[in-house]
Amino acid sequence: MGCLCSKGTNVNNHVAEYEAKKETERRQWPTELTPPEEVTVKGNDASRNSQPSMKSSLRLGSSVKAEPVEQNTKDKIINRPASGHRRHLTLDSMRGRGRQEPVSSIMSLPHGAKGEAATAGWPPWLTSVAGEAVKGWAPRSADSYEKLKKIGQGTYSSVYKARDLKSDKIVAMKKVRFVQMEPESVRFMAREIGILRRLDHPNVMRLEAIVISSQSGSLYLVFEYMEHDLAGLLASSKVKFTEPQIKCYMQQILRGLEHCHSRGILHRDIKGANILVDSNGSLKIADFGLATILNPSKKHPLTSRVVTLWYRAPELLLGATDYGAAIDLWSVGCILAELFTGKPIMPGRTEVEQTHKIFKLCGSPTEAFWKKTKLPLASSFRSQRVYKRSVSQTFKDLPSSSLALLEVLLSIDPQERGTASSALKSGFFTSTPLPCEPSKLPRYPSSKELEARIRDEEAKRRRGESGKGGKEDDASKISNTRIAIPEGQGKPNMSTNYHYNQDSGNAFPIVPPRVKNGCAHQSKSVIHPNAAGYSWNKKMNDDPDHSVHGLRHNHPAELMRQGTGLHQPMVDSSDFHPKNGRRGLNNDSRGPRKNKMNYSGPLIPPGGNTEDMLKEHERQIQVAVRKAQLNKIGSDAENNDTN
Ligand SMILES: Nc1ncnc2c1ncn2[C@@H]1O[C@H](COP(=O)(O)OP(=O)(O)OP(=O)(O)O)[C@@H](O)[C@H]1O
Repeated sequence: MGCLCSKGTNVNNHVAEYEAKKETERRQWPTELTPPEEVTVKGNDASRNSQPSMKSSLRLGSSVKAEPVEQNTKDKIINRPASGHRRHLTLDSMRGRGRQEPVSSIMSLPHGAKGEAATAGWPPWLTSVAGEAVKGWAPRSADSYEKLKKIGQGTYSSVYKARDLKSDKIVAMKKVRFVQMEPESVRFMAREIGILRRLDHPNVMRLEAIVISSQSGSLYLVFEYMEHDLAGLLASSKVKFTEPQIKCYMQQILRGLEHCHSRGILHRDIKGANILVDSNGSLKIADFGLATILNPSKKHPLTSRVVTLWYRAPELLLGATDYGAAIDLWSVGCILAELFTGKPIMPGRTEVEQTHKIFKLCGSPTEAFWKKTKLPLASSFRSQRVYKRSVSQTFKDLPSSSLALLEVLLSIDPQERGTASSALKSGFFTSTPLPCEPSKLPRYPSSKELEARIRDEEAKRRRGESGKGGKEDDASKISNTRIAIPEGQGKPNMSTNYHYNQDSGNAFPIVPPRVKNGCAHQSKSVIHPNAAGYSWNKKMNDDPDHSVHGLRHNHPAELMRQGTGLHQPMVDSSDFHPKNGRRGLNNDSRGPRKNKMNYSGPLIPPGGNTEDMLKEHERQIQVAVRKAQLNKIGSDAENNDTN
């Protein structure tokens, strides 16, 4: 099956074709990996033009046309049974069903029977809400793994290195945070499972097993253990990728993405930190927590609050709710340039700034676009200044074949970005030097344990510090001010350390260079944003007045009062996800988040020009930081008084 591309008709044909095949597959292999019903509804309108509002008028930059979607036989879903059976080999000893295989992960069960999931050993809180997600599988028991070390902390998960005691294999166990009693919470956890079960490709992280801990009621997703992620490698001053190595990584990323798109799945959070690499140079796209399934038969608007800010496509920033695979390709373009330059290319701190950076690099949309567009946030982001595209100038040192691909991937018009399949056919991969073999990639020492240790030590240090206070100089006071990292712009648990931004001469709190895995990223004066983790008031979603991009409370003063939180223009609760919606809710299933300065969205009401917006935005940030400073000084003084 070919990839989804931005061309409406291709999307239409291929998604329809995909759905037809899926149906056949379901009939032939009813126990196969069927996404849960609750989950499949999230799709957007893939059957019509993917970005109609952008499409009509955005014709900037790229002159390269998307190639027609190709049939990719290796991705044909008809092949699923074979690979599915690989997963269904085994039997958990505690269940006593099926046939025993030496390397066990997930057990296949007879399908169709009502309550099958319950009899397989899944707890009722799961089967009552998300039976489909685990259908055909049985849980592994937590006893069959030995937890070795915590290696990662995601926004809604903790990841452990563990040993599978049956196979002796080292795995990664992702403990998913959710509330058992909250059906919505369970459903979204199930959504990630459903999506992972649809995928089967060497460059996509494979869900090997699901583990239920009967003691804690926790649920773990088990994956192959990967030593590195691209962001971590890029952050290391010792790592400098050569052109054949970059081509090798890019080829693997695009192959993985081609597979996802061919199965109707948008990843929606492509970034270096979610591109994992093992010690053999094999690369896998991970973290499908924000992914969605495009379902042409059930059209729903999608949320535009997806993808980590630095990697977020312009149509999303402008509020598109009907988008396609092109959003992932934009992120891939950002990664391509980052692999060459060694640092993120558009590190915006806010959506306003991000949009501005994009227009500066990729050219502003035309007058005709602004006139015609119906994108909800277009008027908020319109700049008085017209920027010419400067990709080739900015990246003039890049090899020409990579520049050509970059130009395509960083097209403002999503339709011009082509597809993963067309990118794979670009001259970038056929010109010399050719991509190296994954096995020829250098072996890097694993840094996960080290990073985890640094993180723990940092957390301990901070805990210790919070009791002291009052001794630092001004700059370190700012640096240690315990304002949580703006939601979605870092990992509050991993790094609450802020640096005085000397460069910009203002007291903007910035995270240490790199936040993921506690490893420092090279970019020094920027906040590392995470996917769409902005504060969102659930009421907004419930209230029809606010349901579609109704930025009703977006007046700066109101936003500041609320902690600079932008109410999410979530469009449909079916696309509502813990990762982009639930963060910051009072009833957040992961517990309340205190001391949070929520991330700001566009702080200026629609209509202003970008420069003014940025100035005003900067001013407001400074006010917020000064306020936080004063609070900190106040609480330090209080602490000193009481000590
Ligand atoms: N298979 C794996 N092998 C090794 N490390 C992993 C694996 N999967 C995830 N990790 C590490 O665990 C961390 C968190 O994982 P993941 O990104 O899936 O969680 P998340 O809660 O979705 O995070 P995020 O907040 O970034 O979206 C990552 O930084 C990653 O490096």
